[in-house]
Amino acid sequence: MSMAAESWAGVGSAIASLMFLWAVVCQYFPSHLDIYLSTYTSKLVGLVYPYIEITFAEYTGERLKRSEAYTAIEAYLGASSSDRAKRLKAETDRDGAQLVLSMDEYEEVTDDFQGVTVWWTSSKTNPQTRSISFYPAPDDRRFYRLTFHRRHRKIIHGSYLHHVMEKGKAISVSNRQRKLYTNSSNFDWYEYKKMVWSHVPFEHPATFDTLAMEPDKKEDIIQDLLAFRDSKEFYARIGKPWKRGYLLYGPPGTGKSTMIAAMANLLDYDVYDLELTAVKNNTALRKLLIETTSKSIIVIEDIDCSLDLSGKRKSEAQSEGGSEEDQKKAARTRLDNEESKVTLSGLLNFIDGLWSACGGERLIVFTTNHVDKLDPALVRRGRMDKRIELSHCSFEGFKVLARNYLGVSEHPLFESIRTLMEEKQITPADVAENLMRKTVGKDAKENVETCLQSLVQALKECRSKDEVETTAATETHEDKVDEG
Ligand SMILES: Nc1ncnc2c1ncn2[C@@H]1O[C@H](COP(=O)(O)OP(=O)(O)OP(=O)(O)O)[C@@H](O)[C@H]1O
Ligand SMILES: [Mg+2]
Repeated sequence: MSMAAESWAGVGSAIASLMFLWAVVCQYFPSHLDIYLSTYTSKLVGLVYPYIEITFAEYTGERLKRSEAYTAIEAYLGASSSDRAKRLKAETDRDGAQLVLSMDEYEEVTDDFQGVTVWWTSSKTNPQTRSISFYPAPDDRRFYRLTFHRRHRKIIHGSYLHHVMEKGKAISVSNRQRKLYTNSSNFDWYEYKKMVWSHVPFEHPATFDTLAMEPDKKEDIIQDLLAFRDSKEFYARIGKPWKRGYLLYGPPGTGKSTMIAAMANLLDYDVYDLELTAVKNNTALRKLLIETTSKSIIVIEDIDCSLDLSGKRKSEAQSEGGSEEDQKKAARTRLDNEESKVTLSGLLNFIDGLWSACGGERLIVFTTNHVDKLDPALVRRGRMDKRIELSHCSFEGFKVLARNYLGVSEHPLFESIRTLMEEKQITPADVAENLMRKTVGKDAKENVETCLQSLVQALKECRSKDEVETTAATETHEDKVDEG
């Protein structure tokens, strides 16, 4: 605090001591006098002490839930005071993954906002009376205290506190360890409740830079994702929940899962990997949805294998004919399916039903190897806003992989690789496998040569595009004959 403020603080503490004395004296006064005395004492303090103090306790309520305001202030002061405070304390976050800096107890820092100076102190009290509780109670009750001159009351209430909250929350989000969730239930001893999702730190290193893809297509996807992230007001204006559906399709090994990781790293989102076959029924699916947080990607991989979503469900198809016994059996199966399985309508509700709007800022990503097998209702525009085909490796894609894996952007073998890639079909996963360093002890140049030679050989052994097309046409014809 400044000199003036310090002397005021001195006056304040002198008055506080007087008040304490007063309280002791008051014990011997009749109770109706007591009320008069404390009212006049507060008024007196207000006249001589021009500072206002606001306290933010760490825990509020009976349930000992950590206060959001305290957490935001902690993050705000941790970031803004790290170069001003003389004593900081470092703690690991809940996952033990990284260190979080905050102001140490009984430390004080100043903050300037629009020409106004305020003082923040951190402190703690030790509760004398202990109640017996099932939940572990923290020994010390920590709190932050904000002190400012009363002539700045308007600016502090009107904008400073909002500024601290917003900035603190943003810092917490960027500092947080992102998580990869999976739907296997778990008991959280910290929050003391059953969790429908379990999680591990999300550490996939894929980025759009490391993704082999046509540059234009890649740029289009990046722009689409960034536009989504910054469109909170737009979605509110048009009256749509702030979410977007992506369908990634293509053969195995073309980078669908890798792209999801790149999306999460680009947007700084958590990932919820939803294993649909492990979900008991539609109600459980809805519960899972409600428990997801915003700034996240909900992923359902291999959607064609997760559910029988190819047109009519089996029980519906069966019920259309056959003997009475067959019909009864079909009805029983249908009932069973509806009670114990996730249905197509349950999944559609999950994507864009009323519940899907809770939380906001979420991407829903489906992946499949067989886009043609999916029910049209599931992938129609509006549900799946963007369809992205990931296909075999192009020469441009190969160049990205060569740069990342081998650190080269040109080589005499590139020309023959280009020619081979124009006629042969190879997945990025196969290209990547050939470019992995296989030789220990050899120098980098030799390694590049070995890897590229091995890729040329692999390409020569691959099927040509014409051959693949002819086989696909024959298979489609045979399928039609079988159905007929
Ligand atoms: N487009 C790509 N860019 C960079 N690496 C890729 C790409 N596609 C595949 N890979 C590499 O191949 C491996 C397999 O890719 P990935 O798991 O993303 O394929 P997928 O399309 O999800 O396959 P599946 O359909 O079998 O799930 C990855 O570990 C990655 O290293
Ligand atoms: Mg995959």
